Amino acid sequence: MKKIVLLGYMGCGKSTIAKELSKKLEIPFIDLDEFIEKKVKMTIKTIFADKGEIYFRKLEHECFVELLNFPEAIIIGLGGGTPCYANNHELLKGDNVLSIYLKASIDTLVERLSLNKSNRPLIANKNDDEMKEFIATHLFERSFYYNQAQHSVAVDQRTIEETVEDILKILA
Ligand SMILES: Nc1ncnc2c1ncn2[C@@H]1O[C@H](COP(=O)(O)OP(=O)(O)OP(=O)(O)O)[C@@H](O)[C@H]1O
Ligand SMILES: O=C(O)C1=C[C@@H](O)[C@@H](O)[C@H](O)C1
Ligand SMILES: [Mg+2]
Repeated sequence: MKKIVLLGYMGCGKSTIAKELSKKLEIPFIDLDEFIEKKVKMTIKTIFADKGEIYFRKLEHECFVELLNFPEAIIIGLGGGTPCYANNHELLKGDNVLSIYLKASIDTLVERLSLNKSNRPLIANKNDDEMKEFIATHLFERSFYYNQAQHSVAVDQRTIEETVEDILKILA
């Protein structure tokens, strides 16, 4: 069964949008970060701190493949870095996959992330200026991978409802 995969930078709204889309479509939503945390009974923060990022990226890949092999239709919200490691970007193009990049500008990301960064290890210790600089560089490096998605939806200045509607149009 088809998998709807939402991807994009941290804070672009994958989890928020996927939850709403899940209600509208009556298809279960699984957040990859939460799936990983349940599987190893550790938070993402602790996995990064105790096991390191390479361990996390391997686990992330295995869990993504496991979700893609679920028999039922599901909405998968990826982690911000998922498409950028372990050739995961190739999995975005699969026959049973409908992948959507939630594309946000640097300013939107800084605004959304500055409110809640403590559980995001890559930015947890940065102030707003450092975060803007970091996101600008990081987004540039990652854009190639995000652009492998089959569809792209611009999320700047869009409400949650409007973005959900934009996605429903793609699915129609
Ligand atoms: N129009 C909007 N669309 C989506 N999210 C919005 C919007 N306006 C504000 N937000 C807020 O921006 C934040 C987006 O965070 P969310 O956790 O959904 O992003 P994410 O892409 O899942 O991040 P991560 O990769 O770190 O899991 C939330 O706090 C959400 O409430
Ligand atoms: O952008 C990233 O690399 C990450 C985003 C989060 O969703 C988590 O998957 C983790 O904090 C790494
Ligand atoms: Mg999320």
